[in-house]
Amino acid sequence: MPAGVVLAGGRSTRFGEGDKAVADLAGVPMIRRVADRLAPVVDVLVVNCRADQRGAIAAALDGYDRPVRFAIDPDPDEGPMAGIRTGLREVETTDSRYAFVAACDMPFLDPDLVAYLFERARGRDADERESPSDPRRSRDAAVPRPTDWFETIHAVYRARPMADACDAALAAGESKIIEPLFELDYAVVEGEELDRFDADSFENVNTREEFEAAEERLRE
Ligand SMILES: Nc1nc2c(ncn2[C@@H]2O[C@H](COP(=O)(O)OP(=O)(O)OP(=O)(O)O)[C@@H](O)[C@H]2O)c(=O)[nH]1
Ligand SMILES: [Mg+2]
Repeated sequence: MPAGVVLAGGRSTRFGEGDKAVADLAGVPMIRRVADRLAPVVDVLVVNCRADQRGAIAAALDGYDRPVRFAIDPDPDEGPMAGIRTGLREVETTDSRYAFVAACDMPFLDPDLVAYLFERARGRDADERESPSDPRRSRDAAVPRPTDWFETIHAVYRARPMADACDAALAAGESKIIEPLFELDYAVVEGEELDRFDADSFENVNTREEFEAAEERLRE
């Protein structure tokens, strides 16, 4: 019974024309596209945002296929790591142990890849090179690394350990989202393992130009 967490508490400064989360992307608000891509693979959706965004985002998600919960930032503008923490604390109040965390600006998410990340975190279907002694044990996280970069905002986490690790990192004044990961027992999903999934899944829309390019592709 996994959850999806969508981070939307940013200020869209590079986008520059209102909140990109609810921007109309080829006829559908961007966050709705993200949510719709997650619906087949999650049981509940948690949206992390500021209190002032809630109304517009709730409208964008009206009629959504899954229950939606809001996890409102107690303090705005604390960065994405605080958003992950706040979203995962809400997940802890659901039946879900694991959550896929994504940004609100990833309209090309591949649900098959999300499902696979859940499997890898749970320790099933694993071809785990780093721990041959116990390849099928469950993990605190499954994080894809399509390049040198860990895609920490496109990853599966066990809610409580990751939320705790984020709290510790925030208390230590750390803002890099990779830091809490290193406190966890995590699986890296990389190389050929990613070949059968859509590489566009990691794409995120930051500027007006990227938004228009995404619009064109979605209209094709
Ligand atoms: N809760 C919370 N989420 C954030 C914060 N900053 C960014 N995010 C989210 O983290 C994800 C990745 O951030 P960006 O793509 O940089 O989004 P953004 O900060 O709105 O955009 P820019 O202002 O252009 O950097 C997005 O889903 C944002 O909504 C924050 O201060 N608080
Ligand atoms: Mg930002």
